Amino acid sequence: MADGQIVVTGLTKQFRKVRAVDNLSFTVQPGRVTGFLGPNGAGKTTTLRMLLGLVTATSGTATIGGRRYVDLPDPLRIVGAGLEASSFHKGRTGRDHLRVLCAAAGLPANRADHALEMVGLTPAAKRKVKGYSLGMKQRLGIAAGMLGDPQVLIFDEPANGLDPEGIRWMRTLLSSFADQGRTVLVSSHLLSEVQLFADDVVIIAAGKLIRQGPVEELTNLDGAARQIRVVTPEPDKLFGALELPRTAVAKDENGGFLVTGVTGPQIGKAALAAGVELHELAPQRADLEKVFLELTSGKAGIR
Ligand SMILES: Nc1ncnc2c1ncn2[C@@H]1O[C@H](COP(=O)(O)OP(=O)(O)OP(=O)(O)O)[C@@H](O)[C@H]1O
Repeated sequence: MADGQIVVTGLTKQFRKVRAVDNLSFTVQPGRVTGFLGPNGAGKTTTLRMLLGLVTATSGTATIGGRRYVDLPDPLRIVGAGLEASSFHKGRTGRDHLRVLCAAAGLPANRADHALEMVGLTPAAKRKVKGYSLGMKQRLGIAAGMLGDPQVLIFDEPANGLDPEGIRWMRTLLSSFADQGRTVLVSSHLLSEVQLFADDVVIIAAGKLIRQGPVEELTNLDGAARQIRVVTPEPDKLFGALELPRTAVAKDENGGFLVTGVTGPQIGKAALAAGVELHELAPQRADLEKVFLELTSGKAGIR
């Protein structure tokens, strides 16, 4: 396979009355962790299932390295997926679960131990899955996706239910996969979490693309989401000189002011001209949660 780029073009899925995915197009690059975000019912799982050939698209295409999943010569060695962490046979040990998958995929059984090692589950390899914590099950799901040592990894909500320590672990693991040049696509509805582990995000709502790009760009949005924190002993003089409406200035709990609608240089220039002392002038990074809510508001809803 030339590379592990994922290309989704005009993808649509109509389930009877529900248009779960609606003319969706986006790309996912190798060597990066891409977060696939959307409110509940946005169409994330349906999109991933179409990408993996588990659901037939009504129209449009989804390709991995230029081919549809069903046309890949040896799919399990090219794409690893963890879609449902809950679908384990509870009475099996973690190791047996992976060995069964190896056998089904025609992979050598020792891949199971290697994958367990990779996700830190070796000490629990011989314990039954029913005794695993949620975090351990998530790790096992990731190990399952790694069995064929694939170029492309696709996980549905892998960080769901993990504690902060588990999330940190997940971040390190996913970025190590990306550093090896793999393509990593991970869905989530926990936006603050995606902000921690993704390089790029694809945001959808009601089956449609809302935005795609580096996390960095999204959190540095201009406009409504952009605020500048100002600390000054002479706020009235400064904001008077800037001729800002009252609504553009909000006090924060630490004695500073959050200002919207002007740039940092504009504030600095006005302060200099008015002879006002500035103790702090700091553009704030918008948090992804806020950006996401602004972008998807009114478009979510239960369908
Ligand atoms: N097999 C199906 N038959 C009918 N409707 C379906 C089917 N699968 C999904 N849907 C509908 O398609 C829409 C998108 O569902 P999907 O599970 O893809 O969303 P999601 O973004 O993964 O949501 P969540 O975060 O809640 O898992 C929903 O309205 C859902 O009810």
